[in-house]
Amino acid sequence: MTHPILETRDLTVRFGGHVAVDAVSCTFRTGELCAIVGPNGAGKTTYFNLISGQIPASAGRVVLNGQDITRAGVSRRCDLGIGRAFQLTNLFPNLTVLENVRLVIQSKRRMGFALFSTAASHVELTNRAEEILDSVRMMPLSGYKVSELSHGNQRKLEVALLIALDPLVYMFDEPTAGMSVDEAPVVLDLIARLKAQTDRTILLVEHKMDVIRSLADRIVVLHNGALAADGAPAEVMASDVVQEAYMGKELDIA
Ligand SMILES: Nc1ncnc2c1ncn2[C@@H]1O[C@H](COP(=O)(O)OP(=O)(O)OP(=O)(O)O)[C@@H](O)[C@H]1O
Repeated sequence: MTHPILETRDLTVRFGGHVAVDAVSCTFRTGELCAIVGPNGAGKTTYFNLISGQIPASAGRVVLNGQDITRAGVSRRCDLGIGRAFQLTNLFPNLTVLENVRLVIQSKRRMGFALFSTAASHVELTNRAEEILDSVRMMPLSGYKVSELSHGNQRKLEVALLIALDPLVYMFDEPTAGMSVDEAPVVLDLIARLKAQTDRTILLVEHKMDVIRSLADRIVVLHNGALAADGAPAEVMASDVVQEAYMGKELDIA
C-alpha cells in the first residue's frame, strides 16, 4: 500500500446552522487518482475549499504529508504542495501565456517573480515553459495575454500552470466544464498523462461518469456533506446506496 499524502480527519464546516461538510475522514495516497462525486450541493466544492484553504474548517484536521495544515492559509498550502487549478488562472492577466507559465516555474524554484533573469536561466525557463505549453497544445497562443484567451483556453492554461507548479496533490474541480468537445479531450488526456507519468496524487470533482470510469482508481461519494461511500470504482458504482441514490439521477452516465 502506498504512502498517505493527504488526510482529512473529521473535517467539518458549518455555515450558520447548515453543515456543508460533515466530519469527513479520508486518506489519499501517493499516485492515486480519486474522483469525488455526489449530487449537486453534496459538499464537493466546499470539501475542496477546506483542503486548499479557501475557507477555514469549523472542526477537524487537514494533514499533508504528515504535517497539520488546518490553520495554514492558501499560499502556504500551495507552497507545501496543494495545487488547485483555479488559484492560478488570473495570476497575471496582462502578461502573456508564456510569461505566466515561466513565472510559475520561477516561483516554484524560489527564484522570485522577477521578469528578467540571467540570459542562461531565461533560456532554460523559457524552454521548460514552452515544453509545458506544447503538452497542452497551447504553443500557438504563447504570445497572447491571458485576458485575451477563451474560457476553454483559460482552463487549459490552468492545467499548464498547475504542471509548472508541480504540486504533491493536484486538485481539479470539473476541469472540462464549459469546454468545447474539441477542448475537453485535451485536458482529460493531460490528466491521464499526469496520472501515468508521475506519482502525484490527483483529486477530481467530476460529474461525467465516462470520465470517472476511464481515470479514477477510487471514488469517494459525498452526500449531504458526509462521506457516503469510498472504494474502488466498480465496487462503489455497484453498491446499492450509490446506484439508488446518486448514479442514475445525478451523474451524467454516458
Ligand atoms: N459560503 C457558503 N455559505 C453558505 N452556504 C454555503 C457556502 N458554500 C457552500 N454552501 C452550501 O453548502 C452546500 C454544499 O455546496 P457545494 O458547492 O460544496 O456542493 P457541490 O457538491 O460542490 O455542488 P455542485 O455539484 O452543484 O457544484 C450547499 O448547500 C451550499 O449551498
